[in-house]
Amino acid sequence: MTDTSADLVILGGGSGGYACAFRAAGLGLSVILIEKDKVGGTCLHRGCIPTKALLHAAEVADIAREGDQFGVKTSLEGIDMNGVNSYKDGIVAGLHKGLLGLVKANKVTLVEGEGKFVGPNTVEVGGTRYTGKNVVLATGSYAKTLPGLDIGGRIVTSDQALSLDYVPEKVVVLGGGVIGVEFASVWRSFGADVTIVEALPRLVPLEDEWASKQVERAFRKRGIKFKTGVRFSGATQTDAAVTVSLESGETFDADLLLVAVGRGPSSSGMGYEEAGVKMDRGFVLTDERLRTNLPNVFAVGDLVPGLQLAHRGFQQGIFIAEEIAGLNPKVIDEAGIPKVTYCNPEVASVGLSEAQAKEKYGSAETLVYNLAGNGKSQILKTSGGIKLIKAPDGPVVGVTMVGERVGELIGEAQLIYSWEAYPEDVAPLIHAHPTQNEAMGEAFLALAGKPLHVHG
Ligand SMILES: Cc1cc2nc3c(=O)[nH]c(=O)nc-3n(C[C@H](O)[C@H](O)[C@H](O)COP(=O)(O)OP(=O)(O)OC[C@H]3O[C@@H](n4cnc5c(N)ncnc54)[C@H](O)[C@@H]3O)c2cc1C
Repeated sequence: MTDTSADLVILGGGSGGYACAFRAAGLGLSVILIEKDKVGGTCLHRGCIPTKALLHAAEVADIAREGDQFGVKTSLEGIDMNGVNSYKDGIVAGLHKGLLGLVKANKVTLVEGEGKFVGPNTVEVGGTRYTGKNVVLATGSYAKTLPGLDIGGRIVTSDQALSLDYVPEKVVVLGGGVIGVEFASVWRSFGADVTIVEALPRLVPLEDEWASKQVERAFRKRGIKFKTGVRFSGATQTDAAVTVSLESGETFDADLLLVAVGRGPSSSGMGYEEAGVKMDRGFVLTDERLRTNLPNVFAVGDLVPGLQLAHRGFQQGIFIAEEIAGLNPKVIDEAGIPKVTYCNPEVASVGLSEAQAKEKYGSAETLVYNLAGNGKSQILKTSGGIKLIKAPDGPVVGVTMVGERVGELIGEAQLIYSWEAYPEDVAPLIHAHPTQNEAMGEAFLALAGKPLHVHG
């Protein structure tokens, strides 16, 4: 018989929920993890992993199309979406199997079913009540739409877009944020005619303005069309097409409309409000130690206001487990959470943008290192740059990068940011030559007044 009480009951087995479960189990706590669908949640099944598999397939398509620039005779014969989907689904299935193995190995009790928080320390699933000395609310988020814009047929969110069995010929992407630009990038590489419609004045509007300009320039070169600072007014669909209208009166005909206007908290019908959990527009409010207003009830991940990223969920989940175990973990610095947008080119950042630094410190020192000065980037024929942002007479407070695979370089920037390092502390770090990572070292050399492969 399944245990119905434990040190910890977690409602939701996504990134935040399962990370908390594994760390808590590692600390010797008994854990019940309740999941209505599949352990791994959005990130594994409908988010990070399947999108990155699509992006990799897109990169392979680009390489096949562009082999000539390296003197290699290649051509792209076409995209077999069944093949792409089986590659993507195989990765997801393998990782899911691994996670279920970890649930077992960690002796976490997995309850499969839809749970409702009935408080104060109890979650009910199909008539059975599970009580925990502590409860973690980890029900994540869902893809939002706009009023009057019904999802179905040719109007999809990322959930449906991930399993399309065809490449749309013409697609409109509503929203130029992280999810919108990733799909736009994939479909363009697969040969689609893509238009992004964004209400704010620039693509990737949460990033440094410099990064938006770089992405916009690269997208123009790739033939990805976009309209920024425009307001969507409606969409109508027939069996054959969807027509998207803007408030300006402009219309676009397409095969598909992707609605990528952000994600809302999955909290409706979960019993949170009735149980007295303090909330704001569906998000569960917590203090910096991730405690809700109810004793021994915590919340994690996309359900909590802030960056909606899997690694934030992982870290918060680990934090809660350690907090419950009495280890007094260090509060998570939200600004220190690295962000990566995986379109082509990628955008990666940590800390403050230039505008945020100026707001905080009154002024900011900046340096942009162009990847044209980086040998490996030239070999790979990639372009982009690294922007460093420094507080006046202070440490580096932000790093933003644009370029192919810069997501792989953000780890070092994260360390530098969290160590509150000064350029002269970082400049002596030795980077292997020729690597793309070396560009980070060169950028810091330049900021410290000792430029090498760039003229100061
Ligand atoms: C297209 C897309 C791409 C993304 N790419 C990235 C990326 O590259 N990198 C990154 O860091 N982040 C990415 N994200 C964001 C990332 O997926 C989320 O930040 C992360 O999944 C949040 O984790 P979570 O645990 O809070 O919620 P979720 O992963 O949403 O997990 C919540 C879980 O709770 C379960 N649940 C909900 N209600 C109940 C209930 N009543 N009873 C039982 N179970 C319930 C759900 O089934 C789900 O499994 C992406 C998201 C999308 C949509």
